[in-house]
Amino acid sequence: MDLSPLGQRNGEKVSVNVPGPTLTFQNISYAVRDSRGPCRKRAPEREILKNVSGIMKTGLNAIMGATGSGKTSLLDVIAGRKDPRGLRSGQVLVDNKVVTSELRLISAYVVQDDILMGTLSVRENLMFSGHLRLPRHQYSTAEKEKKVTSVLRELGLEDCADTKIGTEFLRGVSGGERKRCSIGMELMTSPSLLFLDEPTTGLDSNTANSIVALLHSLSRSGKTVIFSIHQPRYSIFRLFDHLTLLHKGECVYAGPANETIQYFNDMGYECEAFNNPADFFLDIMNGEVSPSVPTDKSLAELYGDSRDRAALTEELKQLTVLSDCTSTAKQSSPSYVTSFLYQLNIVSRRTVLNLLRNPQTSYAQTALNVLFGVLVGLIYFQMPHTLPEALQNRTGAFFFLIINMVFANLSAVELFIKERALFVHENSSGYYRTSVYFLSKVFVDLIPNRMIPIFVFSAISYYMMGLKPAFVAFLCFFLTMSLVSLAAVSLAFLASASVSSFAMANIFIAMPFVFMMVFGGFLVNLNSMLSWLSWLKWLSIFRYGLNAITINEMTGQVFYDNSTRLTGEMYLEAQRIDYSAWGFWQNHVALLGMVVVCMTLAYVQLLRINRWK
Ligand SMILES: Nc1ncnc2c1ncn2[C@@H]1O[C@H](COP(=O)(O)OP(=O)(O)OP(=O)(O)O)[C@@H](O)[C@H]1O
Repeated sequence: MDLSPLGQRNGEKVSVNVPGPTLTFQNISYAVRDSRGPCRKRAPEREILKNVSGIMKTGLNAIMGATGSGKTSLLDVIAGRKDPRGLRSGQVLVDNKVVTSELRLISAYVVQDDILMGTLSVRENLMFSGHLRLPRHQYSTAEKEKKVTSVLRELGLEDCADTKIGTEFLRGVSGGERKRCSIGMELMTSPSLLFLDEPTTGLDSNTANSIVALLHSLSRSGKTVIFSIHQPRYSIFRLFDHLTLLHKGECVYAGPANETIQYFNDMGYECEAFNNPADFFLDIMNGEVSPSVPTDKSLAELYGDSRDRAALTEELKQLTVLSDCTSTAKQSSPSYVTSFLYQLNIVSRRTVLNLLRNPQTSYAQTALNVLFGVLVGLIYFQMPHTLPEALQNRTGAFFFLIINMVFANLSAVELFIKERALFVHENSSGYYRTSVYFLSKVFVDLIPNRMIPIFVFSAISYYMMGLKPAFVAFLCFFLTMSLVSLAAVSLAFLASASVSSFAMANIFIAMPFVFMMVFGGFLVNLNSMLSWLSWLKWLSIFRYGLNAITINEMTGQVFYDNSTRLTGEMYLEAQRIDYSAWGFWQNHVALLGMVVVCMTLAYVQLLRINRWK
C-alpha cells in the first residue's frame, strides 16, 4: 500500500520555504461537569481528555477518533477555544511560547457549521472579514479587494464569487463552496496556524476530497493546519502528515501518519489488503480487530509504553529546554485591529444589506399592520360622540390597539436567537466588539424595522376610527404607539439575549406581557386592587400606553346623550387619570425608561454569553 504523504515520512520534514509555527501540548487533561437538572446542581466531574501530548508542525495534522472520543475537545483546547476552567493539567505552546486564551484572536479557527451571512455573496463575506480584520493603516480598500481576489483564486471560488451564500428563502452556493468560503474568511488574515473542526462533515466524498486537497496545498505554503476528522476515505488519509488517534479521551497514537500502520502491526494488529487505514484504526479502537498476541493492556497503555511515546516525550523535553524563559512572559495581547466607529460602519452596512435582501419579514410585518389597521378602523369606524357608545368604543379600541402593539412584537424574540451563532463566532474571532453588534442591531435593524409598519398602522386606524382630527394629536398617538412597541421589543430583545431557544424565550416574554395586560387598567380597576399587588401597575407597558392615548383623545372632547353632557376631563377624573401636561408625558418617560433599562440589560446579557465551547 502506497502511503506517501509529502510530510514527515520517517521524521523527514515537510519542505516549505517558510515553515509555519510548531504547536506542542503536554499532558493535557480536561474535565467537564454534566448538568443533572435542577435538583443536583453540581454533577461529578468527567475527564474527557486524559494526559494527551503531541507536537504539530507545518503540514496537515489530523486528529482522528470515533464519535465522542474527544477530537473536538482536544482541538478546542489547543486552539484556546475551550473554557480554561476545565483544564486540569497541561500546557499548550506555540513556537515554545505559552499561549493563553488570546490565541483564539491571533490564529484562525474554522467551525464545523459554516457560519456565514447567507444574504451576502461569497466575495462580500470575504470583504466583510477583510474590512474588520485587516489593519486599515496597512491595507487600503483596493488592497483588501486584491486580497479577496487572491483568496478567491486560491480556494477556487472565482466562478461563484458573486453568488449569495444562501438562506432558507434563497438557494445559494453548494456545501463545498460554503466550506471553502468559511476557510476563506479565516485566510483573509493570512494565518500561519489554522484550526478546523471536522471540515469534511456533511460533504459528499468528492467535495470532502477537494477540501482536504485544498488544506494540503495550504499547508505546503507554510501553514500548520490542525483539524479533527471522523472517518476519512483513503485518498484523504494519504494526504495527512501527522496523525493523533484518540480513544475515550486518551491518546492511542501520535506521530507520522504513514507510520501508523507499522505501529499497529508491531502491536500485533494486521491490516487486511485493500482496507482503508482510517477504517482499520477505528476498528481497532472500537475493539472490532483483535491483536495476534492477546494483551490485558489498553491501547492507551500500550502507546504509553511504546518507543513512539518515549520519542515524543524526549522531543517535547528538548523543545522545552530550548525554549527561552523570557518568551513565556511575552504573551501577545491582540486587540481589535479596527476602531469602534469603523466597525460600527461596516457592521451596520451589512445589517442594512441583509435587511434589504431579506425583506420577507419586513413585508409581512407591514402587510399585517395594514390589515390590522383597516380591521380596527372598520370595527370602530368613525366613533360617535354620543353616550354610551362614545366611551365604550373608545376604551375598547384603545385596549385593542395597545394589545396589538405589544403582542405583535412577540416575534421579536427570534431577533437574536437566530443570529446568536453568527454573533458568538464573529465576536470571539475578533471581528467586532459586542457594543458594535448591539448598536447596529438596535439602530439599524430594530428601530427602523418597527417604525415604518407602526406609522402605517397608526395612520390608517387613527383616521378611520375618527379620533381627534388635530395633526398634533395624531403625532402624539403615533409617538405613544411607537414607544409601546419599542418597550415590548426591548423586553423581547432582553429575553432573546438571555436564552438560546425559542421555546424558553417565548415563555420568558409571554408571562410578563400577560401580567402587564392584567395590570393595564382595563381588565381590572387598579384603584380597587389589593394595595400590596397594585405596585405592579408601575411595570405595565399597557397602563402607560392606555393612559397616554386616553388622555390624548379625551382632553377637550365633549360627549353627550339627550340629557347628559360629559367632558373628556370629567371622564379622566372619574378614572383618576392625571391629565396635566406632566400627567400625559410621564407615561412616555416611563416607557422610554423601560426601553433604556431592557436594552441595557440585553447588552449585559450579550456580554455575558458564553463564548467558550
Ligand atoms: N462542554 C461540555 N460539557 C459536557 N460534556 C462535554 C463538553 N464538551 C465535550 N463533552 C463531552 O466530551 C466527550 C467528547 O466530546 P467531543 O465533542 O470532543 O467528541 P468528538 O470526538 O469530537 O465527537 P464527535 O465526532 O461526535 O463530534 C463527549 O462525550 C461530549 O459529550
